[in-house]
Amino acid sequence: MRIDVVTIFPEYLAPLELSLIGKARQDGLLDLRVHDLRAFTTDRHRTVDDTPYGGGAGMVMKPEPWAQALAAIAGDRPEGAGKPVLIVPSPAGERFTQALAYELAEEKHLAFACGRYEGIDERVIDWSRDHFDVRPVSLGDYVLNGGEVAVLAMVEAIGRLLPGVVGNPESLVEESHSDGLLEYPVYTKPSVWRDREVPAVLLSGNHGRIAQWRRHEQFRRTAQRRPDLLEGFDAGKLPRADRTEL
Ligand SMILES: N#Cc1c(N)n[nH]c1-c1ccc2c(Cl)cn(Cc3cccnc3)c2c1
Repeated sequence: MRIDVVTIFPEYLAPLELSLIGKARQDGLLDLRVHDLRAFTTDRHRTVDDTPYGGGAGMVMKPEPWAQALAAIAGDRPEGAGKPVLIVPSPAGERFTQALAYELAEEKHLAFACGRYEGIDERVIDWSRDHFDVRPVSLGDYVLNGGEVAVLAMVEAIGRLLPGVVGNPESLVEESHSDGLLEYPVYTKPSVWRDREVPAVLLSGNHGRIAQWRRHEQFRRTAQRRPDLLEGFDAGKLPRADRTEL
């Protein structure tokens, strides 16, 4: 997969050189390119923002540098390749979910437009639709100062789903949200720590009982912490033994 990120703070994306995503880049599993929006300005002050039409606080990102940056990305593609997906982090975007991460992990080329200030001139979104499949996306219902933190989270969530990035693909199956439920609690040595014992079932070696206990813990935790996830949960997808939990 190729990922392009446009930002006025390229150094904000430095954490993507580390750990699993960094190794995926070294291994050629992920071609991640970070572009400084200011490289696409033409004035001596490398201006990327201006005052908002209609008044109001703050500044708005000028359209032309964005069009130059995004055109360079859209133009640098194999002949006949389909439109890349352009993810535009925005407080007004669709929610980023694990389901969307799985969907985007299937794409060959993603681009991310990290805005700042009060946002990017809306005409850029409209212009981009000729060159990209444009998806305004929000990380969640809270307010950040720009798109970079959202892109860090989305690139990690998507990148870890790519084949070969996570050592043991099994670990992707039983984590929170992969099957619509929260994950079960995990323990390691010592079996007694500060007078706290590991649940005995996990020491039993009975894999059937362990699997049943873990599934029960997933339901218990989800009902306690995220009952909203159970509203849409299709019990019909569960093995019969699990349906008694609902
Ligand atoms: N994704 C996401 C996301 C989220 N979940 N919260 N805030 C954002 C986000 C994403 C993009 C920008 C751009 Cl461009 C400018 N700002 C600052 C801002 C703050 C409040 C109102 N308007 C703009 C952004 C905030």
